Amino acid sequence: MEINLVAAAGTTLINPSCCFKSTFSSSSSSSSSSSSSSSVVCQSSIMHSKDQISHDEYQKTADWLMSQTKHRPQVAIICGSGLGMLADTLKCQDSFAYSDIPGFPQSTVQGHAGRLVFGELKGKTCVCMQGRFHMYEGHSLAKTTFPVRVFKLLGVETLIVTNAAGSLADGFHPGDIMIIKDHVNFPGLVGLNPLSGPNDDKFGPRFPAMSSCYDKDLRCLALDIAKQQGVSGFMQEGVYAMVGGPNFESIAEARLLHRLGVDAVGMSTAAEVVVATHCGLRVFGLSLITNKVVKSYEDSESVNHDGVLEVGRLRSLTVQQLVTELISRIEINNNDDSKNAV
Ligand SMILES: O=P(O)(O)O[C@@H]1C[C@H](O)[C@@H](CO)O1
Ligand SMILES: Nc1nc2[nH]cnc2c(=O)[nH]1
Repeated sequence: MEINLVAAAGTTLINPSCCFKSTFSSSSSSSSSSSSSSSVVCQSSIMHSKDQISHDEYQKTADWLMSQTKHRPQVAIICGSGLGMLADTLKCQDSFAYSDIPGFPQSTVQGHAGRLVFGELKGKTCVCMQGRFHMYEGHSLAKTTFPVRVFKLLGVETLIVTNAAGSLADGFHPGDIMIIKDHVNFPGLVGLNPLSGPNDDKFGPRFPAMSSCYDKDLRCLALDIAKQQGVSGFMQEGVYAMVGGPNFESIAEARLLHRLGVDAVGMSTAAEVVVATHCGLRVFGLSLITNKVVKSYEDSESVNHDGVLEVGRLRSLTVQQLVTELISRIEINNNDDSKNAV
């Protein structure tokens, strides 16, 4: 039977090559042979021009924050599900609800308070996100990673990312803390990447390397600190995979991830780290293992968000002590990007 590829008048024609036509602004339009007919709707477009955020928009948010606080942070922390208490330890705080910050997205997930907190921690000036943004909330990846570029413009040099994750590695247990040594950015592998679209050369190169995006010295330092704090018994190091969510994994998906060498899986972080690495931030990441990902059809357990938050509460002090000591020992270069706008 012959399949008629030409849709009847008024119906949708799916044309993968039109992605880039609709993605990029007119200044970067290609000489694609795709139809420019207004009746053609590009359903396969994976990034829309409305998702693009201009340098000015990041700068406006950074300028607004700098007009509201005297703090000029060197370190930024993104708190994962149930780990927002890290922000409470900052001294001399200035804090802002996301809803009050021009250009900032809103947090919609339980366990993500939606506040940006500036303050001092062990002699370092920090900014802490109590709540992050996820793809599954409906944000574009450019929006989920929006704060990272704002941090760069504020002069931040080091980004600490934390998350709640399910474990696939056989030796991992709920309550373990995994230092992230690498990631698999599943959305990125299929073209859902916050760096898609015209490159902003002011932030970084078109083709950034990701082979050393989790700083090795910081990883070693964190392992040393864990030893000194007597918590190395539940420290792990491994590979984190970002999936889109919001559902947790099916058993077949869990088995696939395990076979691929993924140690822990979550719904965030990798996109933020891609953007941070692109603009030259040093990154340290950790996953709090909140549950085992079910890999057996015989297993009757199932994961839920309340359980994830509960493990976050139980381990919050340990995570906080580890991160605090790490921050106190981070060396700062004092590249003041907030004065030398990129
Ligand atoms: O923000 P993170 O990555 O810590 O949140 C994880 C993934 C989901 O948002 C949520 C599932 O419980 O926790
Ligand atoms: N995808 C995913 N995210 C999580 N966040 C916390 N636990 C999990 C999990 O098991 N899977």
